[in-house]
Amino acid sequence: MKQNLDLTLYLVTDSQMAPAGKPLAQIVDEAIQGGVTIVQLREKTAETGDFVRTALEVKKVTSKAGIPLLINDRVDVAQAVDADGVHIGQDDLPIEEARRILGDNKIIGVSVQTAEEAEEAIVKGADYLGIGTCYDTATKYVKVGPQGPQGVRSVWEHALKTGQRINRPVHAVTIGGVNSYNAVHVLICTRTLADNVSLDGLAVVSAIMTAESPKTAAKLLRSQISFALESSWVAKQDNSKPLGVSRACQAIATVFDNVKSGKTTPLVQHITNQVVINDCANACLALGGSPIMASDPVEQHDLASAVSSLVINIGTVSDHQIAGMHAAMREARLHNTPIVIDPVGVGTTPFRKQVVKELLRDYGAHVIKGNAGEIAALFGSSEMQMRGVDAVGGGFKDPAKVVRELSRRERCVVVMTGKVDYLSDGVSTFAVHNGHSLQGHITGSGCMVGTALGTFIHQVANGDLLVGALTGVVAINLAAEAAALRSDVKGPGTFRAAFIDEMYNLTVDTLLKNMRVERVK
Ligand SMILES: Cc1ncc(COP(=O)(O)OP(=O)(O)O)c(N)n1
Ligand SMILES: Cc1ncsc1CCOP(=O)(O)O
Repeated sequence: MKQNLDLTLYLVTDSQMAPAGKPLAQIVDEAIQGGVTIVQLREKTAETGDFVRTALEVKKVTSKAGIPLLINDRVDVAQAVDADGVHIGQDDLPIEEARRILGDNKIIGVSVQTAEEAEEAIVKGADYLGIGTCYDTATKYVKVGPQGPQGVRSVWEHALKTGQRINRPVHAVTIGGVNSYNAVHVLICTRTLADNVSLDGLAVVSAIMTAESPKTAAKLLRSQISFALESSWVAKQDNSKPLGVSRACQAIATVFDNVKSGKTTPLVQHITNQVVINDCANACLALGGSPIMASDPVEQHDLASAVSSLVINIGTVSDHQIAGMHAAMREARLHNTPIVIDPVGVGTTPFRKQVVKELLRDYGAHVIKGNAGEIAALFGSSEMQMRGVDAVGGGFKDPAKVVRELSRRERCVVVMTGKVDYLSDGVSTFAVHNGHSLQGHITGSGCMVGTALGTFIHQVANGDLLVGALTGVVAINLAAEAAALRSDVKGPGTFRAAFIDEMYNLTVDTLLKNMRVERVK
């Protein structure tokens, strides 16, 4: 990497966003104090003379801080002020020409949207790539819609392969709609599984330029970026040590005991459906959690710092609930609160599919839980279908592979419920053989699994999400087994009440004795 080229937090300026009377150089100065590591002066409408004058003012600030100043598009302006380099787009001066004019010591960054553009830019000697756009942005008109973090990831993976092929280091940021709410998701989702390589950082315009305090905004972004770059608890990498059964069982017992014994009482926020809301609240209480059902967008900000985990269930989703889900998930990401998504009936209508697609694209999840039909719809498989909220079909040929692959794609734990439940974090995959057929005869038994996941995963916020998810699945299934055995249970109605009782009565000893957890390939 060129000396001084630290792309961790990349500020691209837009003086039209600056508050009236506040000089651009002052904004840049404050942003650098907050942790910006590189600045690009982007003045799309300025006359050359004004551009040069502004560049000289900003350069005083960046030089004092010892960070690079790049100029957007205009190689002549970069030369005039002896900037550290330029950032050029696909329609600007060709890279070779910019390099010929500026020489080898200057930084040249190039915007790319596709794998082919990335490959070309690297081969032609770009020092870094600006991959995007990641999300919709009001800052710039873009011809092609946003790629989302998964689209950015595929360009990044190709860029890294190109670098390996020609033995050249590759550096990149992503840009477009990036802010402190989605920074962690973007960085975790774009990290490669094979080599564990993250983007170098994030580039933002409005997240800093429009902030009341550019310093505070930059500081928050920096802390989110550091969290994402340092955290290994969400997306398991290929070289992560797989979890063995005996270690998993011990860990499940510990997580369960911590909640059941009251050592910790997670506050589990639900935005869930009208059918199961009461059962889920009772299940949460019975398992040792504290439920709060809160879906209005207005209260999400105030709730967020107290919440231990967030369960999003789209069973009876409406426009108002969607707004609440977006607000809650934004806040959850900011607070690094684990999110469970239960995509109820996602295969049934295009509307539900779109709702889930947008939530996963914008914020991702820590755990996705669904029945086989829902998992098939998310995975894009026709092996299973949906009728309403139920799965229809003969089952997956290789269910373990489906959950593992979906986990790897979405960078989260995937839980698929059924007669046998399958769980994967992309590296370790487990089958849980507990449960009872009566679970299939009451409404909301799957939603209560979502509740149980929310109740136990907060425990492992810095550890193993898969263990938290396994704990929830095992606890629910053992409660169902115990309830079904009771002499007072005569059918679904009595089972429903007994089910909650047995969640309440479940002990760690019963759990250790009766759980049937198998590691699968
Ligand atoms: C870091 C970074 N990445 C991408 C861009 C976009 O550049 P470009 O495609 O040239 O578009 P304009 O910025 O010129 O509108 C960027 N500026 N910075
Ligand atoms: C310059 C640029 N290039 C691609 S998107 C974009 C603007 C990003 O702005 P914001 O961070 O405000 O979404």
